[in-house]
Amino acid sequence: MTPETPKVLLVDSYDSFTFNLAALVQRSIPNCSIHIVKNDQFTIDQLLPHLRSFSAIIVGPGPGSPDKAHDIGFVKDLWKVADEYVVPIFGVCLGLQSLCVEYGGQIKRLNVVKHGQISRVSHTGTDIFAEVKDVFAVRYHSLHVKVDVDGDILPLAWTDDGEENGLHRPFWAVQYHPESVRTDGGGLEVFQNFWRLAVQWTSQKNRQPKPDGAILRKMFGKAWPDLDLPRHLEHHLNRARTLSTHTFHLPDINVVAMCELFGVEDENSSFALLDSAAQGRFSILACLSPDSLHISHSVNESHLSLRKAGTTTQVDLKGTDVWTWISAFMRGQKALGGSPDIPFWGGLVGMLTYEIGVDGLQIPVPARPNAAHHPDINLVFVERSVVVDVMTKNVTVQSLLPNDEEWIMETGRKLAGATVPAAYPPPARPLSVVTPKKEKYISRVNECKEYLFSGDSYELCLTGQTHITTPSGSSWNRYKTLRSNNPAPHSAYMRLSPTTFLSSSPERFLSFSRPPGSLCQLRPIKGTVRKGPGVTREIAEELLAGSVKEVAENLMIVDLIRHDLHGVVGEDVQVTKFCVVEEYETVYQLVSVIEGRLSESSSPDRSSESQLGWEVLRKSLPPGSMTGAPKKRSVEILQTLEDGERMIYSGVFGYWCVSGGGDWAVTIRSCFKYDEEPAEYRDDKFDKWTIGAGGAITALSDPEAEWEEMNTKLSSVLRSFVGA
Ligand SMILES: C=C(O[C@@H]1C=C(C(=O)O)C=C[C@H]1O)C(=O)O
Ligand SMILES: NC(=O)CC[C@H](N)C(=O)O
Repeated sequence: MTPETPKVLLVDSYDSFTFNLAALVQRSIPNCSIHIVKNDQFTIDQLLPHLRSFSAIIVGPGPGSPDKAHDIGFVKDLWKVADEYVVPIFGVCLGLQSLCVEYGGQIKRLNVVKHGQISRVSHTGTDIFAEVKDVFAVRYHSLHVKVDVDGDILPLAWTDDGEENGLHRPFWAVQYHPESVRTDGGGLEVFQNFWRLAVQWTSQKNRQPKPDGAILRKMFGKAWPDLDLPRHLEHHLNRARTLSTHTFHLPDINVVAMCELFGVEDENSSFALLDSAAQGRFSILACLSPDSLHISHSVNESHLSLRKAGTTTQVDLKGTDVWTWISAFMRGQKALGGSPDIPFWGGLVGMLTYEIGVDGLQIPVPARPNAAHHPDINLVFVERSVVVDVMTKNVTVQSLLPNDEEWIMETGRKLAGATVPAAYPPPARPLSVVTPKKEKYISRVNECKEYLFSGDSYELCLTGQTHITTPSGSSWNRYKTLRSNNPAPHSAYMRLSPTTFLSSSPERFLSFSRPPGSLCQLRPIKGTVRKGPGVTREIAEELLAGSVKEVAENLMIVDLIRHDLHGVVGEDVQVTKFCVVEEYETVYQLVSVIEGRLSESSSPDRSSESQLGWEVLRKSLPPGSMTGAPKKRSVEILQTLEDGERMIYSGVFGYWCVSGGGDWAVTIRSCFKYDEEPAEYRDDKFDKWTIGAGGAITALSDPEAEWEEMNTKLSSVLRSFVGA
């Protein structure tokens, strides 16, 4: 007999698809509750007394090899427990390999690795494949266990391992990924069969699991998904603020001229523009003053810095973390009264580095001597703003400050004159440009491929940095050049001391609509073709959407991002667009869209829903498209291959609105500089800019082509320094 709410233990081997598996298990096993543990969280001895509380164990995929203790953790011991502890187990990929290795199988490297590619699976139609029709399965493995294979047929172990060993144990496993969004026919169907067989085995053996909820919670934590959003530091709660707003129709408004009207040319002031220079709908200008609150923090610090009116105070985080602090701060800034059609009413605007995401993965970030000068979180709280609808030319002026109507009307009148940007001299040419070296880059691509062949990663986003020294000059003029050379939906100009940042990014990372019913949308780009003579849209479609390599590259990140989103919102995650070709100024790109929201059935405290987007952001950094998969292992590998930190590049920038909505872009096709470099470089006469560029390396990568691709991306920004 099946227990009322079966408990399932899901073992995570540090993969980036584990929550996808959890969502599949949830759909396959009615009313189950799933506890997720890392494969090194316990020893088998610690686990043994609790195993029989579970109705089933799912052993997930992961990087590395089943015969390496560091990669496989306690999983290897699960298969050999004494009879009385046996529980039905389903293994996926690394899980299958471990099962086979423990029963004498030999682990080998595949000759041809097919990460993110689909294979047709032949099966007997019995056992976990009973009633299953055609199976098209996504594969993510470099290793395999010796199984007789016929030509193109995927090696597949689905039998009760007991048959081979005479142990009659209820263990099943597949080498492919049943939870991938592109696996067809071998996901839900196979898991439902597994559950049916598991229930049968349990009742034949008369082994009704008797879980003790309290003990399980204590040992394994809350069941997935844990939908409780942070509600700490309640003392920040205030009454909602009221937004004052007025919309002016200004048919001749020019965003660049508007910034100039607001004093952008004064390089000593803070400034922030989120600019839909192409394709986007809204451009957002933060109207900052010396009183605006700047929030900054560096990883490895136990405080954050608040800067306002020329004074900096340090806030001791007292054991909480910076994300939670900011979350609580924003709960206190809640505002009402803005227009539902305007995405931003005021709130936090700024940048987060790649390293803040690395830190979130619990990977050490080396200490920096000049941490305060390279903040990982650099945000400003915007109380006055102008939002230009670039389609309708409606310009909304808004303020969170009390009694600010006069400023709003006065600003509206002034903006009517913001029609012609100032003429400007071409920005000074660089004194030096140091780009990545071809030989080194290519040898790193090959090193990446070795990690892909050894099973440590499925995809690695390798990047390099270009350092440019120019005579010091107007960063705004530099932005104007970039904006006209490479207009992009996520263009931006930000001067939040010590960081100056110019963007022409095409890639949205995460947007979240304002609650209730907050919808989170991620739009990873993976797959790039340079525009050039003869490269029509049709040809680009063929080269991208028609390419096994490019689609696989994109799919791997889609699956990774589904996992990130499932990790926070639970079951309700959909891929609403898969591998669509989009056109930008210098490149065509392959884009997918993944959306998720809190499930209808879940009943979290909805008053916390305004924190949902921030929580997704926190749990999903660094952006999967900039790391590869599985994320943690890939980031660790990249740390050993690249020269130092990525900093602003590969992080995100954008806003979190006081209404609970937000929009964050991936920091690519951009450049940045810091006010103060380490003393040995400091010199007021020069500006030192950095541009990052890279691309995803897969088993199918051609090193020369990867070098070209990195250069295509680099030149979309570099040509604003050195000319076309
Ligand atoms: C790494 C960069 O871009 C990333 C890699 C892409 C790719 O490999 O096709 C595409 C978009 C970005 O996610 C970059 O622009 O520097
Ligand atoms: N997806 C997986 O579990 C991969 C398993 C193993 N690391 C391999 O590459 O074969």
